[in-house]
Amino acid sequence: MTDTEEKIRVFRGLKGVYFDRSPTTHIDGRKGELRYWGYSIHDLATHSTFEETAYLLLHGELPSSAQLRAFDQALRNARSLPPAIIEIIRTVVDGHPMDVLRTAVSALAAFDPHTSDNSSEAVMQKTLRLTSQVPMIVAAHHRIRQGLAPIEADASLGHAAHFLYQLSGEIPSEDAARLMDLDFILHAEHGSNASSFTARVVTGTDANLHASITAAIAALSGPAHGGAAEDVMHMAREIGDPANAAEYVKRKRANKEAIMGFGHRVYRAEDPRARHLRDGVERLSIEKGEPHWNDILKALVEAMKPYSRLGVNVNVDFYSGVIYHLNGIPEDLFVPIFAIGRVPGWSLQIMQQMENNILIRPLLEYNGPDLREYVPLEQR
Ligand SMILES: CC(=O)SCCNC(=O)CCNC(=O)[C@H](O)C(C)(C)COP(=O)(O)OP(=O)(O)OC[C@H]1O[C@@H](n2cnc3c(N)ncnc32)[C@H](O)[C@@H]1OP(=O)(O)O
Ligand SMILES: O=C([O-])CC(=O)C(=O)O
Repeated sequence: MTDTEEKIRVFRGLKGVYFDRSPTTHIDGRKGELRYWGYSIHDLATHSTFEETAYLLLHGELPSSAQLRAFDQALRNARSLPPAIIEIIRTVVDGHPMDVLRTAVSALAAFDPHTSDNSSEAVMQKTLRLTSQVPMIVAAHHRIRQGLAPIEADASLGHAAHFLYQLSGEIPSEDAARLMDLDFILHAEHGSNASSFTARVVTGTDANLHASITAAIAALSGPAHGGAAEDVMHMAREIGDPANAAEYVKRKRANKEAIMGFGHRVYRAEDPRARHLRDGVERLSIEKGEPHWNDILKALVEAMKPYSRLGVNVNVDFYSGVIYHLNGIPEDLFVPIFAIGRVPGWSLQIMQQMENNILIRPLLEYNGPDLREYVPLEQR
């Protein structure tokens, strides 16, 4: 091999490629482990709240009581949307909630006092604001599209309860709020997933936080990433009866189609977040008198057993959709709910990218034609 014939290895989809270092999120795909700053996702799911987990992600340590109170208060104080954003939501009201969310977050850049300030203090302030504003956008859009007025913010409620309140106008039960809170914790951060990587790529050009999060929302919307929860619900509906699950899997796989809610770029064992949501589906489907949803999901897991042996297992999105459905949340809000939980994770990734910024610009191996002679238009 000569110097000019240097061997090029192409890693399509950047599979298995480390592009930087981060001290935050440890994922062991073989063992099915996930930790934020050393804390197991199981401990956080069992003992923490979204507010506390968001603080941990953004500061690297669990907060003291005083720190948590101040952080929580700052989130509550940030519950406000400029009237022009409500007008923009009205203008695009018929769009998918993810498209509306992306548009509204992009537009918020025009109203934030520190949009182009990439100092760490300003980025933290903008993160707090967006953490509170993203659920407000999702809820306001849902109200407006039903011909209802958005609900005024209520500083007496925690993050998850406040979202559910603004969505329905009713104070949620403690159980419903806790399940939403758990869902936000489980979705808060996941390393260099496609949307966080997108946010880093945008940040790599020294763009601002709103630009990076707008791009992250776009990346999350696809069915191979956050959009899967919505598609799992469509799939469960199409299957209709547990007895049809095996046939469904056989048919899809014969067409080489993916079964939604299964598979992951990193996990070969079961996604550790899934178990907490599985418990929620089991409990809620009995409570709500709709056990068939749980039965359909269980039948799908059974039908996918041969793939499980190959490392294709349930991911976080497999159970979340049915939980939302059982709580009366429409399917097109499933991905926006993922986005609400992910704001701290995106922001953290953006902050870490900014700390030691570098343009992210990989190469594409050229495999097109050799040099060709340009033929003038009249001679073609
Ligand atoms: C929050 C999240 O983003 S989690 C992911 C949510 N997305 C989904 O649930 C959508 C369904 N899943 C998928 O499309 C894929 O599993 C992805 C996109 C998530 C990951 O894709 P990749 O990392 O490219 O998986 P990869 O192609 O390496 O899969 C390895 C093998 O498992 C198979 N496989 C992967 N996922 C699935 C699936 N959902 N159903 C059936 N088979 C699957 C692949 O076909 C492949 O088999 P092959 O080697 O014979 O072609
Ligand atoms: O890590 C990934 O590739 C996708 C994922 O599970 C997430 O973003 O939560």
